[in-house]
Amino acid sequence: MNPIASGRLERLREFARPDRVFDFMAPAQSPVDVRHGPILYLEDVSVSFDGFQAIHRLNLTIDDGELRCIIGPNGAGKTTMMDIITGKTRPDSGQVWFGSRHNLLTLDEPQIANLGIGRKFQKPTVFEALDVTENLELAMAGDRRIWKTLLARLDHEGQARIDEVLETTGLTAQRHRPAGVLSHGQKQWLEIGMLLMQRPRLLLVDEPVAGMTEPEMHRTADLLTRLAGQQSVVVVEHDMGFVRSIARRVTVLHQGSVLAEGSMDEVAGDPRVIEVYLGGDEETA
Ligand SMILES: Nc1ncnc2c1ncn2[C@@H]1O[C@H](COP(=O)(O)OP(=O)(O)OP(=O)(O)O)[C@@H](O)[C@H]1O
Repeated sequence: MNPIASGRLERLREFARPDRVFDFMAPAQSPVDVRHGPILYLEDVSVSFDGFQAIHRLNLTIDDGELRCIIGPNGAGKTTMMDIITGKTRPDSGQVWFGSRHNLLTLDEPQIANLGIGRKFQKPTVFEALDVTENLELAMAGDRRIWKTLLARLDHEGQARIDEVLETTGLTAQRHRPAGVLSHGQKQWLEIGMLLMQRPRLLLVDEPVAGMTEPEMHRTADLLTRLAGQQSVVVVEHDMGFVRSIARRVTVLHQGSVLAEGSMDEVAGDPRVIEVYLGGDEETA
């Protein structure tokens, strides 16, 4: 083996130790049944932490292929809601369904990820020492025993998927660069690309444009709007300019419940939303 290939193999082995667990690694299946309703359905969900009710009788419905923005003041329950959907937090009461077949409250985090719910946290968690393509290889769907996945020769389909995701995320020119030298925006797109490798049905994206430059924000808006349709996308974001640029339907959370829902113009003009969140200047909310 030539020295470059051997070095690459070593680095992959290092990241592919069987004892390491990656929450993004679960392969997606798509048995979710949306023929008779939404892809995500939360009904009357409540959860308290030490007597403090973080989520209070929350109802939320996301349609298949929809792009939904969730906004709301600090402490409104946005993160807790994502935690409930992904199985990190168990609600005290209520129902959470993925399509009409999967009761998410009966499943643990890996099982929920397996069904095709991908979550992108605010801070990028790419593997900086690996190049862009290697990061995507790591996230490749199909085999949960990642070290085996990594060491196996990429089949034609896998290679085509990597090319497709590089194209989608605008990272084709960066494919051989170490992730550590990418800009903040490029790292965020790479992490979204890593989720896409699993062909998720639902993407939960937490504050995607925090810390981004204006041009990076535009590209992120373009990326997320393109992803919707092929998968459902739920975006939690505080930057109202960004939300306005991508939003079709916006849900406003307040004190763990839905305060308002509708188009950006509808919620931005709602006096209750203005009072608790947007204030006089929505751009600085
Ligand atoms: N594990 C926990 N234990 C105790 N309280 C918690 C826990 N998780 C969340 N909370 C509380 O629940 C409330 C909702 O928090 P959450 O993080 O979901 O809000 P958020 O809308 O995501 O806020 P932000 O916009 O600041 O991220 C907050 O008051 C928070 O302090």
